[in-house]
Amino acid sequence: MTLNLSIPIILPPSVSQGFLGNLLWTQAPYFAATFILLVICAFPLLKTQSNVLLLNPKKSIFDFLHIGPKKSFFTEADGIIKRWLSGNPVKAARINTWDGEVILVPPHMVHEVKNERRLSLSLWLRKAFHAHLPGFEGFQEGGYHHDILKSTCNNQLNKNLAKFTQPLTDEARTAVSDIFTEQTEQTPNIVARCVARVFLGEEFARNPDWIRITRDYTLAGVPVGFLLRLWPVSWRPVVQWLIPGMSKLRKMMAEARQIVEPAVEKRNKQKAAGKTGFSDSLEWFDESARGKEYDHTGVQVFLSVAAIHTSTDLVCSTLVRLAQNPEILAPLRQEIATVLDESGWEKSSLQMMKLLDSVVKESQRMKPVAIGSFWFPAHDSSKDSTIAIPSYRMWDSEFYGNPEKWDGYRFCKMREEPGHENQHQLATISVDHFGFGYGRQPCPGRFYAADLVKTILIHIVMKLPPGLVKTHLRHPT
Ligand code: HEM
Repeated sequence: MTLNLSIPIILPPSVSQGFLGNLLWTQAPYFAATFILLVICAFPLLKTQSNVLLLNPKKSIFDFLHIGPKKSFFTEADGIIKRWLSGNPVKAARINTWDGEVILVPPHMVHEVKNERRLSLSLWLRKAFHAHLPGFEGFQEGGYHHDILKSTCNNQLNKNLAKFTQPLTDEARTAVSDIFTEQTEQTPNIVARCVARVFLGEEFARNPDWIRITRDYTLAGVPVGFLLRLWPVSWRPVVQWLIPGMSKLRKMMAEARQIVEPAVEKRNKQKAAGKTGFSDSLEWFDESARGKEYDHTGVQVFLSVAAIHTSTDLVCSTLVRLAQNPEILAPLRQEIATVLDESGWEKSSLQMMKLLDSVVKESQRMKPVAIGSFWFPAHDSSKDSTIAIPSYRMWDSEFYGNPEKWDGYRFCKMREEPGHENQHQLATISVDHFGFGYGRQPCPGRFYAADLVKTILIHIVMKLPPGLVKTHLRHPT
């Protein structure tokens, strides 16, 4: 018997409605979940595949949130980039980072991108430090009002550095003797006090709450910033309420406001009463803003973010190198003592201490704050791309003899070459030293940072009796 396929099989309405009805209502959530999963799986396949080499790829196709590459970038970025560079790449590569894909440009191409106007550090800051989320206002101002910050550094700060030598050394001297005792080494506190003294005056420098907030805000913000980056951008406004540490960050911002806002109000009243001649960052930021609205507390906190831990890192890296190379301490102390005896505490005295400058620059060369520069998204690009240039020229034998060895005299010797007397100074940026960045947006605070770091080091190095140097500057394990 053959089956007549032309005759439709008609199920009684009660059967079909019951079956489909049950299917729809009981199975619908599973269908929906399967559909969403398929869309998520298919999404990467739908994207155009790039033929540019990808470093740090994800290991599993089920790693939808890229957790694997985010974690391995955090712990292995240096090794991954070094392996790529060891093949002398002529072309750019892509690398999965904790914050999406970044285009790595080989260091020899630095000239081709250094003046690229479409690249913007402030846009990167906005993205990397979640500038839109409450609590991150201290990072936000660097992202949205970097023009105010940059102009303040370039104009009011850098042009008046000579005026700050005395308050800086006064603060460093008292901070080192208050804090850097035989038992404790609290370099971030010393730096935070010196930064506050120059930017906001003695009252802020001696306010323990202000010092605590400006010191700890970066320490609190950076890890929660990293944690948030593990989540897709669109999830972060929700996830931020669940991440431990975010409430601490918000609390710190609120506390900072309680300190800065009354100071701004007081200043406004004084100005309304006709008082003039103020010279601190409350005034400088207002001048630089030229009537533009900005967050008074946010910019102050951002300045601390930019200045305190970067400078602390350099002071500490230098102290570590001094502990590892104690034979340089005697000539270093000799140089400092001679210059201070002959010229006293002047801006020019710091410039005369060439060995000190070289020691700090060499310590920064060996361990800069970042292994890459130019972490900027191209701002007119429809695609969200970030470009980075690894700083590895700082350890390249093409530019430095014996690059893996710390040589405190290295930059001193380079400055002895005819025509190079004014080059290779701590605050000088160059294609082979990215310590303060390079290109269109290098660190605008580097001249002040150089004075700050050297002043603190002078007080530490000169304070310690020779026998105590070993105890204080413990050799790192
Ligand atoms: C040793 C200490 C410091 C180091 C190593 C350092 C390093 C850097 C680096 C690498 C950049 C990014 C530039 C780039 O990627 O090309 C930067 C930006 C910046 N730094 Fe520093 N910095 C230090 C101290 C300071 C200080 C003391 C200040 C404030 C007076 C400051 C203010 C800034 C600002 C405002 C920016 C953002 C510039 C912009 O948006 O264009 N920095 N710094």
